Amino acid sequence: MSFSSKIFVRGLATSAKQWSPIKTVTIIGSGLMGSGIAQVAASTGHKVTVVDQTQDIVDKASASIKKSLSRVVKKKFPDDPKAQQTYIADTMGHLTLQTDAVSAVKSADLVVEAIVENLDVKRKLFATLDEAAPQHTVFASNTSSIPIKDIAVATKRGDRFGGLHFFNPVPMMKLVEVIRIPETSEETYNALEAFGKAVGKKTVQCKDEKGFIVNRLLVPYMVESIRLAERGDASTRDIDVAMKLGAGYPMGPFELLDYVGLDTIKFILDGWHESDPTNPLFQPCESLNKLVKENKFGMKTGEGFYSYDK
Ligand SMILES: CC(=O)CC(=O)SCCNC(=O)CCNC(=O)[C@H](O)C(C)(C)COP(=O)(O)OP(=O)(O)OC[C@H]1O[C@@H](n2cnc3c(N)ncnc32)[C@H](O)[C@@H]1OP(=O)(O)O
Ligand SMILES: NC(=O)C1=CN([C@@H]2O[C@H](COP(=O)(O)OP(=O)(O)OC[C@H]3O[C@@H](n4cnc5c(N)ncnc54)[C@H](O)[C@@H]3O)[C@@H](O)[C@H]2O)C=CC1
Repeated sequence: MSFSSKIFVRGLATSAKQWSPIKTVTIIGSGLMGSGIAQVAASTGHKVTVVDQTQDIVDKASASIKKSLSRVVKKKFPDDPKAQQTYIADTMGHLTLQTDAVSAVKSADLVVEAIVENLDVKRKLFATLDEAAPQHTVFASNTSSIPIKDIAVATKRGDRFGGLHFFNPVPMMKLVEVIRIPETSEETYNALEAFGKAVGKKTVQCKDEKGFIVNRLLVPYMVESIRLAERGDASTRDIDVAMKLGAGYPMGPFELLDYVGLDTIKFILDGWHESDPTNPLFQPCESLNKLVKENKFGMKTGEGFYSYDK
């Protein structure tokens, strides 16, 4: 990988300059995570193209980014409506939303994939993008649970491949896990880390192991909470109250399950169970399976462990 010039990306959101070789970013998938990553990348001065499957989906993503920005600016410029409008317009001005992934990667320095948590679908996408993207383009997956090396094999650019794992809601959560596989070059790793910092996040490094750091601890905790409720030891409401007031967590486990998406949690648990079937932490979870079967994915569908106004 080589970049013609080193540039500084000035964070609209931060006053400090953070050096990064990445200036043009394509995000594939404009759901919860893709739209959040696009927002923070655009608001820190990157040129961002966001891709999803239909115009209707990208229109919804655009509306959700604007809504999130309007919340950000209220905090950032509390008494300055003009600065609020300028910030939103500047950020939206850095964003293009479209449905064609192939044309979207033609001039990308970095492609971040944030589509459904399914290995076959991710591999198919990356194989197509590998043919279309320039030589220097770095690929990264935002997967929650799939080994990066298993996705990277679909491409011929293992040296320019890594993991960039953001957290939900991206504009608020200050962490990015940066994952390298044995093939990842030093230059690629440094570029991914620099990008994480340039979008205003603290980066941590982790091996390409199940769930990296956060999900390896958080997902078993959430699933154990479901099992605790299934045994009738306590109600979902009381478990949530207990973990917020007794452990200082900002959300209880059931609130967080609904917030992350029960479909995503099931994809994670099923994948881990398949690759490590005897691990008691990864055993299938009846209530989770039932809700997903009923298309109750949590906040995004209006119902999960709790009900929400859509
Ligand atoms: C599955 C994976 O692979 C990995 C994961 O992501 S795991 C999930 C990790 N995430 C978490 O654990 C989230 C835990 N929850 C929290 O940290 C907090 O509850 C939270 C930051 C989400 C919300 O904060 P809160 O104080 O509890 O609630 P809330 O009143 O809704 O928000 C406070 C402010 O935060 C900001 N905010 C919250 N969500 C926002 C968003 N999506 N965009 C922009 N601003 C937002 C707003 O300024 C908001 O104020 P307004 O409501 O006046 O706009
Ligand atoms: N939900 C969460 O809290 C977190 C999720 N992740 C990971 O991020 C990824 C995305 O998750 P979410 O944003 O929650 O999912 P989501 O369901 O909100 O969004 C996924 C989007 O990808 C689109 N998509 C699917 N296949 C596509 C394709 N071939 N081309 C273009 N777009 C496609 C869908 O239309 C959808 O809009 C997953 O790998 C997930 O594990 C990572 C961190 C946190």
